Amino acid sequence: MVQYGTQRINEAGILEIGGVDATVLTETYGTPLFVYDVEDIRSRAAAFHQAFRDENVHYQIAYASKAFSCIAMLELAADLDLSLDVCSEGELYTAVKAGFPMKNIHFHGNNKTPQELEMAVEHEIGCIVVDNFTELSWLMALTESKKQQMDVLIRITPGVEAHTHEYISTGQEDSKFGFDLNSGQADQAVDMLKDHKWLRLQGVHSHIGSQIFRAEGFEEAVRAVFQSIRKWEQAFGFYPQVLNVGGGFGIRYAEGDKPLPLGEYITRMVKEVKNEAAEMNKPVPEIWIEPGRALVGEAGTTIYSLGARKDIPDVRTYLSVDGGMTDNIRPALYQAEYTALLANRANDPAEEQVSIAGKCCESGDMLIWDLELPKAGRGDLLAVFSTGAYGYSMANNYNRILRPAVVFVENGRHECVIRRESLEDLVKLEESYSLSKTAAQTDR
Ligand SMILES: Cc1ncc(COP(=O)(O)O)c(C=O)c1O
Ligand SMILES: N[C@@H](CCCC[NH3+])C(=O)O
Repeated sequence: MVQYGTQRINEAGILEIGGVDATVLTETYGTPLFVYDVEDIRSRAAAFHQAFRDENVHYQIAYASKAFSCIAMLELAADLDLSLDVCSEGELYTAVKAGFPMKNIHFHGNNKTPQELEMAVEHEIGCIVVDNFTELSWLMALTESKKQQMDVLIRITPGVEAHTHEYISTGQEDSKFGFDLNSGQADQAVDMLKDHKWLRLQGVHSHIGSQIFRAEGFEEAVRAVFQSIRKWEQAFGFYPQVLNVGGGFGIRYAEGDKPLPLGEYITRMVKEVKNEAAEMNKPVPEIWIEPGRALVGEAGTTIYSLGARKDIPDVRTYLSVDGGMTDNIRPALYQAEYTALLANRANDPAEEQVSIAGKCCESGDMLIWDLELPKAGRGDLLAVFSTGAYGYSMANNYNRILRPAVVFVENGRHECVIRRESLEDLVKLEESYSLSKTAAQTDR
């Protein structure tokens, strides 16, 4: 078994996370259950901090809250000296509720609404990462009308291929995100912003994609951005105070995944920035990164109860769990691969090959193909690893399935940070309709 974070198999052959027995967790909170290993998140944040400190540069590590956002997570992020990347009013609202320092928040998105921009300006967040000309003109008008200043970065697409799934690749020219470099749009945006009265252009942002294993992509992006910086320096006298290279640092999902140690991505990327700045005879800008998956992905485990079994002789055995694409859409969306084991019989030897199906009415609702397991069925618990990023945050109610609970574990303690959805929650949004119907009936 690949070991994640603080996980271990105890003397009874049961999976423990953060010193807590998986069966205790499922008896207390039910299944499916997201379990987050807090110590693992702490050590990942520490690895990023250490790498920057070793390079002796100014930096910010902004947790990309799209990976997993809830009040407890954002409190933890603040505690770990992380900044925050939000990309919707909902993510910003969660940060407000968590008491996250507003000055450390960066707002992203290719279609921020006027209301979202207003919310960001009113809360005086750290900066807005401007994505396109529509947003730029709205933001100019908004800050002018409020007579309020706002720091901004411009997001550019550096034209770098990220070597990842095309759905999570964002640095290429043909992308909905950011200002394009080749066509001169980015130059125009810098020109519009450089002496603006209310918008203070602090720097540049680029994000090449997600689940990236090679540091070369980040180095290449830095070189591409600096080519433009040289141009901007000459044309407008603009040199950035901040260079945000985005997130995307890969993690281990399947056996074959070989991410670099987190610090190595940083060291190599920072060295490239230092080289480029030295060539221009300029100071090294403050370097920002935005990891989501790399901070929380491997720290999350989903525990399911096994249910129905279907053996198709000479074809395949399907074992179904009590969740699926409603709590983990990544296999269906990106053909993502996962590993798993029986949490309650973790030392039992593998006896058969099975495929793990979800319970949705979709043939594509499969979590794992061809998994070696002991003979298992009802009463057994399946722990699927590395589900901490884009699992709960992409969860949905397809088939009116309830979203799972989320538990944080650390040093033998466990705490529910998001309760399981209830059947009443499902119809809550329809309350006004049901009430008006009841009222109409009583009027008759
Ligand atoms: C702008 C931006 N920053 C950060 C991230 C976080 O990516 P990851 O979770 O792969 O680190 C994303 C998602 O890909 C993103 O679009
Ligand atoms: N949701 C995606 C990543 C998208 C990241 C945001 N740009 C995933 O699960 O891998």
